[in-house]
Amino acid sequence: MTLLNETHDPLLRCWLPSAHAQGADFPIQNLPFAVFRRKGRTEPWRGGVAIGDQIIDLAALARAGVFSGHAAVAVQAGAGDKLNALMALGHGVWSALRLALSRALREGAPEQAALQACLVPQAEAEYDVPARIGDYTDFYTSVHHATNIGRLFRPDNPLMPNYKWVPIGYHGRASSIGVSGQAFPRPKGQTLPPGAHTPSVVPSKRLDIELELGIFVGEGNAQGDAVPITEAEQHVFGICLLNDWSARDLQAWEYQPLGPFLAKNFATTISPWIVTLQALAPYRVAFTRPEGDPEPLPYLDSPANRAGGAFDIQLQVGLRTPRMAAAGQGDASICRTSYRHAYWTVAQMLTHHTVNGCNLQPGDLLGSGTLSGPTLDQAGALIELTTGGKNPLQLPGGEQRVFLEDGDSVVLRGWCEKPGAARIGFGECWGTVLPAR
Ligand SMILES: O=C(O)/C=C/C(=O)CC(=O)CC(=O)O
Ligand SMILES: [Ca+2]
Ligand SMILES: [Mg+2]
Repeated sequence: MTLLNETHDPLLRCWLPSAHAQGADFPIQNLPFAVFRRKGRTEPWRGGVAIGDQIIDLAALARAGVFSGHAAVAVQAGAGDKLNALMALGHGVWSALRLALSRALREGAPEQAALQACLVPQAEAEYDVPARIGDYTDFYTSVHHATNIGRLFRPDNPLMPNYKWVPIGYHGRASSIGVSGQAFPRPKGQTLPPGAHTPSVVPSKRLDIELELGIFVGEGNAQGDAVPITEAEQHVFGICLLNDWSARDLQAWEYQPLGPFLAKNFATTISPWIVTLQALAPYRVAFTRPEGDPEPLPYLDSPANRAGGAFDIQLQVGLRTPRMAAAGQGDASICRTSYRHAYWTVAQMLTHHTVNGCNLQPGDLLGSGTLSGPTLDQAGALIELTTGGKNPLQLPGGEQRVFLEDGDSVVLRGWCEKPGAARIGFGECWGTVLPAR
């Protein structure tokens, strides 16, 4: 487990004023990674680290040769068009880079001028999917989501008996994962409308969102070797926001007995910035189970996981309709929750994924599953927020929604905040539904 060190000190001052702006997502204690380039140019994609309203261009930093040792190796690996090479180097090397950047960004640092020459304003940047994602697995770690959606899909058997023993997941699809700003046509597919006897192929009428976090795998494991829970977090590069768009009408017809397929693989949107577990260390919280629930099996249990395996990451979902956008309005908040309510931790997901000898590789992505909290306003999907489409959401200007309509945009936001620690933000994850093709 990552211990607090000098990089977490809330009193650190950066020489860049925007790193201290009220509510800034990217202070000197955060230092998340993305892949970016300047908008509208043909310049190469490369890795970058956020500070305030700027990006430290890792390709420029590599050319400048500011760092030495492990930190220099990490900068070189992060200079390419995907972060896989950096992810593969392992947590010792990422920590060295974090420490070197933290020190070079502090007021009075001798590296200030050299780093300043490597800054690109975030306002001038566009982003790419940060890694070559070989495999994407989506978990199901909110017991509240599993219960709520289970009640809608399987009224007689909402929560399956295995739920409290196995971190359930399914293999998703990597090819359709896009970065914030992704716009995709409404999916078509087979559905069996209520009362019909034969299915038909139609544009989905029950297009939904799923508020999730995405966990990027760093160093992989050899095929055949399980990762013990005590080492699981060393294999995690960091965490982003993830929207697992879901066509509920396709899902209801296709998902039994093998699980989600075309209802979920047409698009998945992630935020550009990957926040490291190091940055999140001040926001660890105890992992606890409700009274009377079984303790995790020994391979999913450790003192460190119990003491601080969960993270208090605040999450919010906003919706902006075409009418709101035309009126120049921002999004309307439809959900607020925290990752702390999850039933399984990051370490447990990763360990369970490898218990059978399955090999994870640098750049693989694990979805947390929809992060619904215990109350209805904390639900991370429209199907829950509207009780299966029965209770429309009331939006500003008198509009209503049950499921998404063409032109709707959804934004996920995440941040950590508490007295005595720096705010750690995830930025935003936007996606837009286009008409069916
Ligand atoms: O319970 C079901 O049959 C379906 C569940 C989901 O649609 C959720 C899924 O993708 C996993 C998750 O996001 O929690
Ligand atoms: Ca999901
Ligand atoms: Mg999806």
